[in-house]
Amino acid sequence: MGWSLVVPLKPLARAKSRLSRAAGEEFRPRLALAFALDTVTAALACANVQDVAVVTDDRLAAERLAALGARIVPDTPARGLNAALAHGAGVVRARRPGAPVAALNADLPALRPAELELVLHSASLFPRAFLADAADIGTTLLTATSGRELEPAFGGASRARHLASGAQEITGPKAPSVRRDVDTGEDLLAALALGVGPHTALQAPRLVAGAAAPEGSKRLPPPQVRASGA
Ligand SMILES: Nc1nc2c(ncn2[C@@H]2O[C@H](COP(=O)(O)OP(=O)(O)OP(=O)(O)O)[C@@H](O)[C@H]2O)c(=O)[nH]1
Ligand SMILES: C=C(OP(=O)(O)O)C(=O)O
Repeated sequence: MGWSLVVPLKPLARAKSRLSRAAGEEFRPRLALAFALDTVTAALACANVQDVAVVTDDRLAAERLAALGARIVPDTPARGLNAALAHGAGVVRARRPGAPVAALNADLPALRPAELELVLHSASLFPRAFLADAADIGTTLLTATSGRELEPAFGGASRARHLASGAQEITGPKAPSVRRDVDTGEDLLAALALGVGPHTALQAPRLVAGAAAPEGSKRLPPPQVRASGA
């Protein structure tokens, strides 16, 4: 099955606000862009992904993500994440009616194509399905096969909302990199331990691990860069 992925991305100046403490205001936007570049690079390398549409109004991110091969869809101003996802899925299906679509967060810097492939394969067995985030509270991926609307209910405790909406939770494949979203400094340390993509690896050593080490002196460990395509 050739999935069309819809990746939402806030304007970088506002993105990943919960990383302010760990990253500082100078690096937070750079880090948000690095996460998105690594997420989309891995998604485009996934064998059962046909294309990736990024819903964003950020000019720099749009330019860099388009250069990777993503399609850029302008956001629906001020209507929020779920409106952006529904709009992106609509644009995808206007071009490819009946396409299986998946919403994938842009904050998965450790994403591995082979793990995403397994999750999407499992999801293809259900009309709608989702993967919970590493904390088992939110959602990193929501899918809808041909003929079904995505009906996104992301934000905060979205795992329970997606379950209540009738979507099937994907629990079979071991896919820690697809579940490892990064909202805080501690999440970033966990992603670095899994091994991040090259864009995040370049940025991470510049950061002081403020959130993970409140006393403020400890630097983040050297990042492990995952081998491309692994
Ligand atoms: N296009 C678009 N994407 C959004 C919007 N709000 C959130 N996102 C994206 O949705 C995904 C999940 O959101 P969060 O994990 O909360 O990321 P965030 O909003 O940058 O982080 P915080 O500022 O810390 O809440 C990320 O890829 C965000 O960039 C929106 O209004 N429009
Ligand atoms: C967007 C979500 O949550 P968070 O903002 O905590 O990443 C979600 O998991 O639905």
